[in-house]
Amino acid sequence: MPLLRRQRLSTDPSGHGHWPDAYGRIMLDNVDSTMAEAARRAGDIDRPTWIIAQTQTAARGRRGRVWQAPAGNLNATLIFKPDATPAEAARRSFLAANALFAALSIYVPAEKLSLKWPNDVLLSGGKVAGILLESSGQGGNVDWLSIGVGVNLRHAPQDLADAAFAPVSLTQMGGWEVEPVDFLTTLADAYATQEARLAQMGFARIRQDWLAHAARLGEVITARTMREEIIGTFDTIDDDGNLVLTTGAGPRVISAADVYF
Ligand SMILES: O=C(O)CCCC[C@@H]1SC[C@@H]2NC(=O)N[C@@H]21
Repeated sequence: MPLLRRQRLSTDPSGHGHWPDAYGRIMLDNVDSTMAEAARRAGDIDRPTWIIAQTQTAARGRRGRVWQAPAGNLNATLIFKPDATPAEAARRSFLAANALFAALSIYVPAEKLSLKWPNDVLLSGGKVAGILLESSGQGGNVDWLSIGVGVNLRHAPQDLADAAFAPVSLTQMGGWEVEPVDFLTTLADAYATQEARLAQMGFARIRQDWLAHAARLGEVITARTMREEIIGTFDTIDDDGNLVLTTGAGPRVISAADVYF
């Protein structure tokens, strides 16, 4: 039985075969990457749209890594046109992480979940979900923003290059069975709530919610950038979402790194 209910709608101005359904979702059986599909459709998108695929053949992860995307896991990208500068668009990864935490908490005990900077979700210390942002635009504001979300609902692929945090799945960790399309409904609601919070209360509230679930806050962690390894106490994230560590040589503000503990 197919995992997703496919929509076949008659009006498809993009010519791509699947047009958003009543909930702003495009459902695909198989695609190279929902990020690539979002970029191809960016010109046709006139409202926030989730693209979900049962499988992806060339799914991408952060920092050029490959992401394994088997059927049974959530493979989805939200594309929309925020009225946002590149820095404001980049902060959306924290909204996505908060939304994932809220959505996963519906299905698994919240105390087993935590958020790893910049944008991974851990379940009992293993990686259960990852987030990837891509955008396009020149000048002041981005033209469009894509937020890709991969959640190991059923399978925990073991051949990731970034295996420092062993991938785990909901099924493997607790026998929790969640259909991707059902999870997407929960996640889409949770993400919309985060956007409403951002509009009403600003990024300070998003940051506060993220910090409330942050893994290893106040503890010594290691941040590995392209150039160096920095060891320090995880103090906070700043107003742009940068990692703030206190090291033996003083405070360090880090914009991009992989974190280990
Ligand atoms: O490296 C990470 O942790 C981010 C992984 C993001 C994977 C998702 S799956 C849906 C979307 N399509 C992609 O090609 N990548 C993202």
